[in-house]
Amino acid sequence: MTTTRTEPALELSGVVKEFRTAEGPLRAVDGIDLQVDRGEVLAFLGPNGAGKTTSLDMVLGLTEPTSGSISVLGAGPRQAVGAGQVSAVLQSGGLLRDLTVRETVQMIASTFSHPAAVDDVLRRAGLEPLASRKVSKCSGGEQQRLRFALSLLPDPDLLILDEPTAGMDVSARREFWDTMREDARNGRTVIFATHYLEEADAFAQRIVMVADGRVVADGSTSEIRARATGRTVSARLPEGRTAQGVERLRLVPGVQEVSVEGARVVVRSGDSDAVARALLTELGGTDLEIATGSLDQAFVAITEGASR
Ligand SMILES: Nc1ncnc2c1ncn2[C@@H]1O[C@H](COP(=O)(O)OP(=O)(O)OP(=O)(O)O)[C@@H](O)[C@H]1O
Repeated sequence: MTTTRTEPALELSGVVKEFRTAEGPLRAVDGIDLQVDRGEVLAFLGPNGAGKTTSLDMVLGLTEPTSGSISVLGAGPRQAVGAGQVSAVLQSGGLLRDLTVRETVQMIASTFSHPAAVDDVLRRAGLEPLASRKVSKCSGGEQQRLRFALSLLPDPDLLILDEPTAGMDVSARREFWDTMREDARNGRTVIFATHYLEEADAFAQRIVMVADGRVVADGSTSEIRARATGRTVSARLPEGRTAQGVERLRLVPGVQEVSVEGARVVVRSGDSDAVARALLTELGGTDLEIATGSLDQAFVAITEGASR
């Protein structure tokens, strides 16, 4: 990995991609601006057809934007791929069924001028026990790990992963992300598209949510959660003071909803501090709890909001 240069790992400016279809032009990507710094781990999250794969294909130089520009490590996508600075694990991709896992890695390694060591790559992808197995005998998840191993061969600065853990079971998925975490600590930039919210939550520092070809949210995992749902503040109120408390809480700035659940009053608000203050200092509340919404709720709220 070369990490001496100071350009961002990736920069997209006003990127648009239109496909010609029988029904007329289809805008798969509708003006994406995005800057990703070196060493960032970013999840690209969005519903089916949001434009994730099309965007990543353009970053890899597999297809050209209709308009706008893309810079990868300060160069054009094809140049960066050609120089081995960026590589990818795609959703699917041809593997030769009659070769073994090790032969596959060796064969692709021979196409690079300075490949990483074959044994090292096999170890990092968790493929050592399967090295002599034929590709045709590997499960879908194992083949996906092999694609991941191949993507590590050029020792890229930027790694693009389009649903990298599709088909892997829970433990393979965990091993995969452990390897990726180690790589990111060593300065590799990782951009991955996923449908698994928990993966974005557990692994990415930053989430870019796309819907209908546009970026609809961009921030840290906790910012995205808070943005969509606000926080929920709840507390126990003294007996007989619930109705009065509910009336008062409805007047606190930022409050979206107040409800009563058993002995607790539950408040959804964009300003949890103000609610907590009112509960503790004015209303005699005890046993206070503050929670953020789940990433699932955020995802639904943001993408539905965007398509409205
Ligand atoms: N080659 C193509 N020709 C015409 N339309 C296309 C082409 N490739 C993609 N599309 C359309 O562009 C839109 C975006 O597709 P894309 O594959 O980028 O979405 P995605 O976010 O990756 O979805 P998924 O999560 O299902 O993989 C979709 O409506 C898709 O049907």
